[in-house]
Amino acid sequence: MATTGSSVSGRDVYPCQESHVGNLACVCDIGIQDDYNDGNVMTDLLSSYNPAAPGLRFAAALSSRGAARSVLHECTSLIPEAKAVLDLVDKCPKHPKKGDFPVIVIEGLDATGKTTVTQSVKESLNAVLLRSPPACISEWRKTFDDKPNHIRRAFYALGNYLVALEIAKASIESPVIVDRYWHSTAAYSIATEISGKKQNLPPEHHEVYQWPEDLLKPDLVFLLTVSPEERIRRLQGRGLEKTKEETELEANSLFRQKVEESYKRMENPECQEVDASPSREEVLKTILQLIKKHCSS
Ligand SMILES: Nc1ncnc2c1ncn2[C@@H]1O[C@H](COP(=O)(O)OP(=O)(O)OP(=O)(O)O)[C@@H](O)[C@H]1O
Ligand SMILES: Nc1ccn([C@H]2C[C@H](O)[C@@H](COP(=O)(O)O)O2)c(=O)n1
Repeated sequence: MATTGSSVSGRDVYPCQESHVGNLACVCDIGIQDDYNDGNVMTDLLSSYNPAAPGLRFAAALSSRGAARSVLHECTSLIPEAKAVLDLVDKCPKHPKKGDFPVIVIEGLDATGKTTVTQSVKESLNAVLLRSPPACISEWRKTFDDKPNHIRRAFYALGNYLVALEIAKASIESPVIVDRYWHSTAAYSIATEISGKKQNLPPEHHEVYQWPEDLLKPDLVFLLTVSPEERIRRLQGRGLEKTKEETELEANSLFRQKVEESYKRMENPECQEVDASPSREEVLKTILQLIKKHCSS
């Protein structure tokens, strides 16, 4: 359960035009050399502009390791942590393969019960529990959470490629359960970039809802959903002191609607929605049944 940065601290509240903030704005203004893919990310960004989804430039452009890498590469002189992340990413093989055991991802807004479910599934299936972003980069999370959106999302995108390697290794030996993965990066990124209401989201089947071709795919992805009222009850029940930002997050229902709707539009693999409002035991039972059904077919 995260208590700093990101959604709990409420930074996701500000659906931002923050890519024009401070010195770092230059990263998107000057064009980003994609030395990893021998391409130019700025060209990709512009060509990813879609009249059906005006305002959406960065989410689409972060959908490969090379593109996300080049965003951080451009920041290394201003953000030393970017170099540290890149060093780890560059040590990873590019296409790690999944083992024979099932890989299950749990997604959802904060306080929908992901930590609770992943812990229980781990115990029930004797699975390995992993998280994105992984522990090896979590000390830099706060730094990136304070940066313009495209830099922040590039950090999370690369975190997914680091987790992919952990998944590949673990799934040779046992089932793997993952607390957030690519769908979170994409859904929060889209919801942050698209201003206004849910209807402004890119249309269904848009490229931003597609899984990146170069990222290890899970077998199953569950999207936990609860009503906004129940989610607030759970946030409060966690007993954390409610910050001003958290209060704003609670108030920002448009943002949450856009995140959840983006999750629902994800494809290949899609998110299977699970109503997480029943008791912990009931939710676990439902998820175990779905895993059994999928994995025995
Ligand atoms: N089925 C449930 N019924 C009632 N309370 C629940 C249920 N599942 C989880 N909770 C409680 O709701 C709160 C939030 O749950 P949890 O921390 O698992 O959510 P989360 O999705 O991991 O949140 P975050 O993304 O912010 O880390 C916790 O206090 C937890 O005990
Ligand atoms: N793979 C991931 C994991 C997390 N994020 C972002 C999305 C939210 O901004 C925030 C939520 O994390 P939590 O508070 O639940 O730890 O982190 C992401 O983009 N990609």
